[in-house]
Amino acid sequence: DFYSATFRLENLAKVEQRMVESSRRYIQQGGEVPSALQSLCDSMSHPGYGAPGRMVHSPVGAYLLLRRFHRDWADIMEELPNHADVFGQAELEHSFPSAADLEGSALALLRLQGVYNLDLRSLTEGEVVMNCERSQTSTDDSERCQPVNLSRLTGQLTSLPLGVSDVFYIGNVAHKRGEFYYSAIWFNLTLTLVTQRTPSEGDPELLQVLEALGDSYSEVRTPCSSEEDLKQFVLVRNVVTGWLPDEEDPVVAKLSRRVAHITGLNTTFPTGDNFQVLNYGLGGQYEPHYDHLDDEVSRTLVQANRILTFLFYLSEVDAGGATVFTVANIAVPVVKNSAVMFENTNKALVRSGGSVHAGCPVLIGSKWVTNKWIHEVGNELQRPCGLTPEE
Ligand SMILES: O=C(O)CCC(=O)C(=O)O
Ligand SMILES: [Fe+2]
Repeated sequence: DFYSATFRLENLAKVEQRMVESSRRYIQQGGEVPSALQSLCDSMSHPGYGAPGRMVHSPVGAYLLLRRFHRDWADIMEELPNHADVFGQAELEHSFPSAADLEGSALALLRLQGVYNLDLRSLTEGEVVMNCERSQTSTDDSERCQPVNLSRLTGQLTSLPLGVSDVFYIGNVAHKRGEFYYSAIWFNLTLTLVTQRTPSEGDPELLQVLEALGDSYSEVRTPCSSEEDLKQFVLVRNVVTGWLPDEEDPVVAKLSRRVAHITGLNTTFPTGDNFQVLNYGLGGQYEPHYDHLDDEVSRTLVQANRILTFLFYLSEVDAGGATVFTVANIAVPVVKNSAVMFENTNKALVRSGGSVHAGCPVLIGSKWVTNKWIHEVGNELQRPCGLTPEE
């Protein structure tokens, strides 16, 4: 693995630097590259990037390097068929960080946050700031201790900021490890970042919640937006549904990989169903239901039952249309470019009573959503049983 020794991270950073340089040369010579590669090259000239070997000495910088390799570079390789010509075979022979590397670096961040009482907001800005110990705080101003900003000690140690999807991912890693105190604060920060952010012109489409989805959304919707496409679909409960396999378009495949990245689960078909796209009709709604299938249905599927649902909101509505969890008593408003994720079972694969949900009728507007259902078979190692049947 990469995260267990700093020298490995330094080497990886150098590999990345060479890949960026090759990309820049290729672009200068008029070569066409995916927009993700172009923006990666641009972000590498960001002053916060610093010297590559040095940057990984910052825990956020190290996490981001692994995230870029595990997610962004992996996507670029998929989208750039002649990548061996661009980067040279030698670079591609290096092994790339795995999901476990990324998770390890997220756990390392969480551990450092706990041990050194690191300020979360600063951490997301790529800065390492130690907050005061509670016992050290004093009501007397002269004695009150000051937070210590370690990134300011050495100018080069600044790192790029974390994106909203990173903050969410790290919350998810904490949750998977049962570190609920930390998962709650990272999830809360995700919500704050999402609601604070006012989209501005030129933003990638999906920046609002899962910025990592880039500008994929409008393209995903295209395959089922024409009259002709819609004819293939079946009308179910005031909603028209269609299926988008990963092979339909590289953008769809990329979205599936993104869901895998965020959930830590395998999303390849048939472990992950194809994306189901829904557009509600007049007064369109979805009655309360479990996504978890009844036993007799799930027994007919090789991939068995659905353990997790990832639901993206692809449009805004003017009024109505919230997804409501009728037992858990939670209403999720339709916010374009946001997503909601929920588990349909516990680890022992027992249906979660709280997962029952419904799509409220759309009052005014057009509601488009797409969901990815992730199944049991193919995720045995990603989501193993807990120590007790209740987990
Ligand atoms: O549209 C919604 O809000 C919910 C959709 C849903 O629950 C489903 O497709 O299973
Ligand atoms: Fe559902």
